[in-house]
Amino acid sequence: MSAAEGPLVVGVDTSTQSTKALVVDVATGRVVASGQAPHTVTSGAGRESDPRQWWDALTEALRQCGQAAHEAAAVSIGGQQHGLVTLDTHGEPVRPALLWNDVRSAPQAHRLTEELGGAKFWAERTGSVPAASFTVTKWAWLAEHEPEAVRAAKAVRLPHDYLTERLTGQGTTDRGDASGTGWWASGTEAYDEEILAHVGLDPALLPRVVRPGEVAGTVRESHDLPFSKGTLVACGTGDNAAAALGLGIRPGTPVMSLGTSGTVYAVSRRRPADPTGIVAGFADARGDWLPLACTLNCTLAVDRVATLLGLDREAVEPGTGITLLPFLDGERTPNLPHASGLLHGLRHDTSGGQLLQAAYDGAVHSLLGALDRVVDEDADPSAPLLLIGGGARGTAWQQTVRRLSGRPVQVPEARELVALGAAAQAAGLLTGEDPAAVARRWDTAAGPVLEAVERDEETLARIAGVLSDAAPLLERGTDTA
Ligand SMILES: Nc1ncnc2c1ncn2[C@@H]1O[C@H](COP(=O)(O)OP(=O)(O)O)[C@@H](O)[C@H]1O
Ligand SMILES: O=C(CO)[C@@H](O)[C@H](O)COP(=O)(O)O
Repeated sequence: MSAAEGPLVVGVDTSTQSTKALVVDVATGRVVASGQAPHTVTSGAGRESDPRQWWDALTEALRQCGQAAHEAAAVSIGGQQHGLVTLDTHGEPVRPALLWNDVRSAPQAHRLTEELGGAKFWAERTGSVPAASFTVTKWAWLAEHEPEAVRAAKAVRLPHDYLTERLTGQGTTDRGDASGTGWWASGTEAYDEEILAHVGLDPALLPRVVRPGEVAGTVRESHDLPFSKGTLVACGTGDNAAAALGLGIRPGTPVMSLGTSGTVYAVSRRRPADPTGIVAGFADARGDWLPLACTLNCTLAVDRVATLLGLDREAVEPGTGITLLPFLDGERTPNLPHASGLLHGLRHDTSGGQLLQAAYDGAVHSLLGALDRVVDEDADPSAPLLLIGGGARGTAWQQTVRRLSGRPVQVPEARELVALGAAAQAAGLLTGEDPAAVARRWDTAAGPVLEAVERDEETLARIAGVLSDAAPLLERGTDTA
């Protein structure tokens, strides 16, 4: 491999299932080294991870990057959104982090929405109506169920803040990730004291919100990573905002990410405020907005169906009349936190491959239902949908999105767009460039475009019909949910 042309930066994606690190050449965008290490997430009623595992995984991912990581001039960390990290006076976790896909705080989400002026108030104030994913609902859940943990918490962080702070020794976050807490007011771009007081959270426990382009700190001495003391650390951001940076998207370009979560989003110049709660009105990592819809059941749910059927994930067969709503983890879009998976239309001649295809259809239907709401009204409806995340590598995912969206689908060749976005943010600190412009210079969105095919309206209508007819079942859930 030839020598790097420019300085090197490290971009990190600490997502739900693993932490990935890339060492990137600032001049060309070439990935000169990469590493990845897994985390564990609890199963059962909740979804929790020990933040110290994220640090260990970061250490391991950087070790896999070898010498290149030692040469990095700047680093930035993108991470799974919303997770509640509570730290004691020594900066140690008080308890495991409550993750974005933990639906135990659904009653708190409902209660907080009602107590503070309803869905319209929340949408206008914070950009989003809080679902169980939002950090504020997790803090309320903790206060109710583990008040001793709340009393012991001397700092409250998001996953990417936790790792950034261990690098710099400074408690920082950014507007992108702060906008997913439920206690950051999108109109004033500041912590919302009324909401914080309502949930009994002292603002002094929260990190400083670093402005886009501002340095979060420098690497301190006491750590076991390959960076030299004084290496620049960018503010980082939530994983979806990082991927938006990593693709260098402009308003009007829709993105669908297929990973542990499914997301659809676009950059917008207008501050979102959707009182239906379907669209979360996130800030992006630059100064614009990132209206986004998110599902809890995406690649893991479909892979689980494939495993249950004893099939490879690509072994799909076309079928008619079978509907599978893959809500194995409850669901956020549509907002059915207590739902479980539901199958309708099973016949003697239904094949396993048809059932598997129905799981893909169900997962993609939920995301496409929100697509038109996240893209500005004046956006070109024939613009390709950018497909990213682990699932974007799968043919069955690509073809399902193509058939159910009726749009051209572009699959970037670059794989780790969250880590690349973080790398672009780190590069921006060194060069003074806008990170999105860095990503465009690196041509990160380049990849084959699958032409549009006629939209499969029949399947979309059938799934919508089952969703509507099964509403009482889906709202009630099961005893074990
Ligand atoms: N070739 C592939 N085809 C389909 N799905 C894939 C493929 N490779 C990985 N995946 C899926 O990608 C998921 C991980 O995606 P990723 O975006 O890394 O998730 P996350 O960021 O949430 O940890 C896995 O759950 C796996 O099912
Ligand atoms: O909750 C959301 C967005 O609101 C999720 O998108 C999380 O940010 C988790 O991301 P992945 O681990 O699936 O990338």
